[in-house]
Amino acid sequence: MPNTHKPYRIIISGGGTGGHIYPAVAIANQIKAISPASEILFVGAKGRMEMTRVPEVGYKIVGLWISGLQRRLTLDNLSFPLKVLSSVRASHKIIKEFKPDAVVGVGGYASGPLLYAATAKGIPSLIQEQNSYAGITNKLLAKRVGKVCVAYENMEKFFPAEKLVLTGNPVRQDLLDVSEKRREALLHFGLTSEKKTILVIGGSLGARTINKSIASGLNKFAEGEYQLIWQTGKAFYSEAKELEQNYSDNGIRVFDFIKRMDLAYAAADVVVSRAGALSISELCLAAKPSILVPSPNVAEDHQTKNAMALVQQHAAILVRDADALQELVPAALQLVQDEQEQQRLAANIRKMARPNAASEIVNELLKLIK
Ligand SMILES: CC(=O)N[C@H]1[C@@H](OP(=O)(O)OP(=O)(O)OC[C@H]2O[C@@H](n3ccc(=O)[nH]c3=O)[C@H](O)[C@@H]2O)O[C@H](CO)[C@@H](O)[C@@H]1O
Repeated sequence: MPNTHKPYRIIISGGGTGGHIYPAVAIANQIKAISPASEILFVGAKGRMEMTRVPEVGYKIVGLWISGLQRRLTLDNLSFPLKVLSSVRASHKIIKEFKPDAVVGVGGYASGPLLYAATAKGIPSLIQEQNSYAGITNKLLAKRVGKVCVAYENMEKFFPAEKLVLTGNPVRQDLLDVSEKRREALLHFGLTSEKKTILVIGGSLGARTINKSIASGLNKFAEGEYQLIWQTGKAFYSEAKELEQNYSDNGIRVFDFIKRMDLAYAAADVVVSRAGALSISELCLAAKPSILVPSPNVAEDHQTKNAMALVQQHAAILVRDADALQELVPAALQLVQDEQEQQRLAANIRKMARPNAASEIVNELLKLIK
């Protein structure tokens, strides 16, 4: 089909963790797919993960001097009003120079000042909210933007009903077809097709309880002849690397961060994961039998809600964070040995995938521009 789209100039703002950054990347990729000459600029927060992860995937990013307001009284909070003023001023300058046709906010600190400045100038704007519980930045800005694209039902309690569109979370395109990449994936990680593989991911920052639980049962995986791709985050990386020395011949692979998540999912027979919104959306698309360990340290316990939406459909297994040290390794070993249960879970989780989310969101954005 001929490409009939004109080139657009789009700013995508937000970040902080992978759960905000990668939906932003998926939206950018979709804009480029339908209109390759479009120009996309990311706006993030200085010092946060997006400042390295976004250039890695080929997009330009500028950083604002902004952070969150801490709930405790801290010295950092004193500079907060100054940061807000300075980043709103910087946002106005970015908008004046880049002249966007539209702006997207994906949540996280930087989307606040940027969307505030864009909407003050009447530039078409859209929010993408990943979770079943809305973040404060998105709640405050929803009144000012044209559309709010969400991934869960019943979001009227946070956002004006007439602006809501239920699209699902946008997922990077290379995660859409992981079933075809198994051979490449095993080669990439230096693993064999003779053994079953368990992927352990703790969200974009790693998860302490999951790491501690896996570390305590590492010998059981190795003795049971199972391979492990284990993403630890930065804090636990060196400890896990030391443990890996004992087993590396047995197929234990440790990473602080995995850049090729498509290959990690492709290699996996079973996944152990936190229940961040994007991880869940990706597991649905990859249709992987999964054990979810929701983080207890997030607003309104939203990861448990994310997980329960699947568990209630028998589309994933839940292990609570408080039970993980005792239950996680036995649950993973049981699932990896039970192919029938893997098939049941895979069939159910597949039904919950939303492969068109990115294109539906970009369609909404283009309608706002017109
Ligand atoms: C502790 C915390 O605040 N967690 C929140 C954060 O999670 P977090 O940033 O962990 O986000 P998600 O689990 O939603 O998504 C993680 C993203 O990072 C990618 N990834 C992860 C690990 C890795 O090694 N490589 C990699 O590329 C995943 O493929 C995925 O795209 O944002 C989510 C979406 O707003 C929320 O639901 C989570 O509750």
